[in-house]
Amino acid sequence: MSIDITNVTRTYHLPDKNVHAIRHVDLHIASHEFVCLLGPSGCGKSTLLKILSGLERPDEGTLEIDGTKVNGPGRERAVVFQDYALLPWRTVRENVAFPLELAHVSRKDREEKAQEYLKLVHLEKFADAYIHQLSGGMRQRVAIARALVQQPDILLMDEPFGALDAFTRMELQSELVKIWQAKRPTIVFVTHDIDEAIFLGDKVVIMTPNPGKVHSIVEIPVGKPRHRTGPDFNFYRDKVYKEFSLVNEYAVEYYI
Ligand SMILES: Nc1ncnc2c1ncn2[C@@H]1O[C@H](COP(=O)(O)OP(=O)(O)OP(=O)(O)O)[C@@H](O)[C@H]1O
Repeated sequence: MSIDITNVTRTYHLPDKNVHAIRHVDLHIASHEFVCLLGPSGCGKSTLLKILSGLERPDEGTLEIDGTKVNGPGRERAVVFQDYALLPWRTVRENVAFPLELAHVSRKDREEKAQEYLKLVHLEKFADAYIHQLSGGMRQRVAIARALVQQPDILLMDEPFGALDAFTRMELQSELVKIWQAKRPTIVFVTHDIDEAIFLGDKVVIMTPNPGKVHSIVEIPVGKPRHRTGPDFNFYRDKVYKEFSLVNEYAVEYYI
């Protein structure tokens, strides 16, 4: 499903000031596209993702899914957060099946579907474990399976790998690419990690703060899975660094 954001603005009114979290944002995301929202803390990435999920309303502007205006959450969209948001008193299988329970799917179908998606994230052997028995990477796999079990057309991910160590993070990035290739959802992925955005994104939306806005969009027409050390990767990495005007700062650091 495609997403169109037109002239979206969200301002938070605090007692002493107004914070322009995002201002006049326009963005088109094509069906099946993998888009990364990239920028420093406070540039409005999470606010934009919350608006896409319907959890937050814009003050101005519109959100359209496949050409239809929407004003709240919908079953075609699922969200994965950084902090997993899992239920500790339920097993892994029960966590994954939870959205199906809310949708009144029969027990047998729930269990079958949960098993299918646990397999997809390589956790089928941990179906009966509890959340506290899992590592951070495994917990995030459960959260991804729980989002995917709803078979959403759109997957919204807010720094899902932000709390993971570098190795686990790279492993999950590779797996997410495989899942995207297999299921082809439209993915909007928030990150402040440049390498992560270049590894994953068909398009990297570069955002800047005060007020939060789209600074530019870098298209990455490189096939996946991508090689993190290849010339293509370095070319786009350089391009994104230049967009953030980080090249000079980087050079100074290098010479010191
Ligand atoms: N509920 C809120 N009330 C007041 N201000 C808010 C609220 N949510 C966000 N903000 C402010 O809006 C701005 C954008 O926040 P947002 O979380 O969208 O940015 P972000 O790019 O996702 O940052 P981070 O990477 O740190 O999560 C920030 O200045 C933030 O402090």
